[in-house]
Amino acid sequence: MSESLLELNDVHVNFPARTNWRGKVTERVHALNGLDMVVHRGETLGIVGESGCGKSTLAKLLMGMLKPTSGKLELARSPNSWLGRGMQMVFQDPLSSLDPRLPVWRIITEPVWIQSRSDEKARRQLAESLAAKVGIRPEYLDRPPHAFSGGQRQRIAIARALSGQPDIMVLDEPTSALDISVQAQILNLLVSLQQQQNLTYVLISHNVSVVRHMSDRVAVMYLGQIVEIGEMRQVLDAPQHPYTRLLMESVPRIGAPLDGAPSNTELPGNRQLPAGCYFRERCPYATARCSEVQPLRKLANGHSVRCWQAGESTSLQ
Ligand SMILES: Nc1ncnc2c1ncn2[C@@H]1O[C@H](COP(=O)(O)OP(=O)(O)OP(=O)(O)O)[C@@H](O)[C@H]1O
Repeated sequence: MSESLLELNDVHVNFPARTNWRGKVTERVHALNGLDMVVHRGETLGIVGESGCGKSTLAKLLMGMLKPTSGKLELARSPNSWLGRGMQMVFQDPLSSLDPRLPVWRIITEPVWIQSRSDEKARRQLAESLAAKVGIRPEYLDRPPHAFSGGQRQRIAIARALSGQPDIMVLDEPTSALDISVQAQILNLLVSLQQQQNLTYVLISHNVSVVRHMSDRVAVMYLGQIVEIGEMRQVLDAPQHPYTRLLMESVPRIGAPLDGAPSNTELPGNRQLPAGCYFRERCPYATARCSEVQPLRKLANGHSVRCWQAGESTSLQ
């Protein structure tokens, strides 16, 4: 097993949703509800789940933009360092994530400049070498971001993330704002950069095809928990959790990948969490036990599923 780089243990994040006339919080949104997860060096961990399951909250947490309400989150290598410093993020929409007033060479080197205030000449040289890595010509580096196409802008965003020499790159829907023809180029670029530099990615996506293409392991989120995590093929080709099965059944077999939720019902409210398994009201296999105790079951080879019946030969047929 490769080195673990980041560990989340029983992480909860909730937000105030309602206050009374005295300003006291009377209701909370429970966005993450006991998240356990390890990220290994050099891997891509894909995170899938429908809208509202907590993917963006997880991304913000990793970036140090949010603190856990409870639970522990640490970079294994440097447990005392501020988590956000070791992270860089590539956002869905490259244009809104790049400062429109700056020439691209400055944008690319922003993270390194923030960290070390390197001199202009060194900064320019670094921008040129990073631009070459991501396929942007050095003679274009004085242009502002809007002079580039969507795919080129995402290349710039990737170069910027690389300049911070992150322990982990968080890729938040990195291709969903791009034309189909460009999506594969960006994904392939990310894969080849990872191979060259042993990068570690946490890839957040609605798109199961993108996750399949990129990921070594996959985590499936439901109502702020990871309900299934394991090797990509284990999770996507032989899912054990009924929710993962539902998610996989709703991916069209031919043509465009899923961009949405499984069709049977909606995510339950996250202001009042149900007792027992959060999925039980949607689950065709739920038993009395499921309404009493939160399931957590480990299966073989690091495949872990939050379902009492997972792995039982008679169940989930
Ligand atoms: N700052 C906030 N204040 C209150 N509620 C919040 C806040 N941020 C997120 N939430 C709530 O937390 C839950 C999880 O939100 P989050 O944005 O993490 O989901 P998501 O899986 O990323 O969804 P999407 O794919 O639509 O972006 C949602 O119910 C959301 O409304």
